[in-house]
Amino acid sequence: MRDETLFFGDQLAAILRALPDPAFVLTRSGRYIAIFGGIDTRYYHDGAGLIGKCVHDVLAPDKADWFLQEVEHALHSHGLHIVEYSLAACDVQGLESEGPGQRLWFEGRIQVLDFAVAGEDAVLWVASNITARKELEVQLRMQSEIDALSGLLNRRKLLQVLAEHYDTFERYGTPLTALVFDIDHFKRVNDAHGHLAGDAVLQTTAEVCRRELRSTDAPARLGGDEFVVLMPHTSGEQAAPIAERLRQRVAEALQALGSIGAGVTISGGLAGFAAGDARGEDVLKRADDALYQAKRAGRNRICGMR
Ligand SMILES: Nc1nc2c(ncn2[C@@H]2O[C@H](COP(=O)(O)OP(=O)(O)OP(=O)(O)O)[C@@H](O)[C@H]2O)c(=O)[nH]1
Repeated sequence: MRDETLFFGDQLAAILRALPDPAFVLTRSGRYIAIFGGIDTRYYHDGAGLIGKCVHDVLAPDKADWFLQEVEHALHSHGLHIVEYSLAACDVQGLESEGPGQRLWFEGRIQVLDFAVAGEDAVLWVASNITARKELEVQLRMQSEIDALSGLLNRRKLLQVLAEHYDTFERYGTPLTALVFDIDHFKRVNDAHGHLAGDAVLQTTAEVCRRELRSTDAPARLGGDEFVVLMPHTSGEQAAPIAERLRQRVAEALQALGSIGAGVTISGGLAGFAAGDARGEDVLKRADDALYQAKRAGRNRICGMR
């Protein structure tokens, strides 16, 4: 191995080539002038084919515009400008095919160069692969928002969504109807068939919610055998037949489970945002009162807002 006999220029070139993350010299007009480093194909594609091209030659128009905008931002700020973005190999024309297959997330660290390159202002754009961190973030967010058993929104996320709808109601008067429902005599299912059978009943109920409702209806499991469906832009009159259909469909799906679901039904209560509500959760209290009425009236029914 050569050491002190290396020319400094060679050493410098070797160091730049060994940079763990690719560093692009990019001009204000979006021309790729040079690329250094990022040679590990587990993390990066070889970007050598981009040199001499413009972002608009190799990227979709909106992505290319975004790159130019961030370069401009860095040039104006004069400091280090940091961005996050995702790219798949198929988004970029001119990359070597060897390299990661999936969509990648990058942190771009953009530093202004204090000399002109090819007659233009330019930046050094270092693109670090942060895909593993992003995937972990997505997984953690899922875990903090989704109920593990049912796959529906959990209480925490439901209350957040409800608060957002309440803000819209307060500002624009946009209606929302909430359905709170639970499974009738669910304790008996657990007692007769065991906890796993009870879990299957909860999962089947969740599946019917996903199938029968609009994705904007945010079905959620509040806990135990209690579920909530938020129906934004929906009056009580419009919500009543939806809730009724859901009641029937859940009973049918549970019936299809055989002995564990035979004769198992749900009861529900409907309520809408009302003038005088101080917070989103007020609607859940009224819907819960209506659910209580449904239980007292003999179960297997929906009460409230008729
Ligand atoms: N299998 C299963 N059971 C659960 C879960 N969470 C709560 N439970 C059970 O759900 C049952 C809820 O029972 P109750 O609240 O008494 O209500 P119910 O038997 O449905 O009676 P009504 O609502 O009055 O018709 C309890 O036995 C809980 O132990 C769960 O995640 N899985």
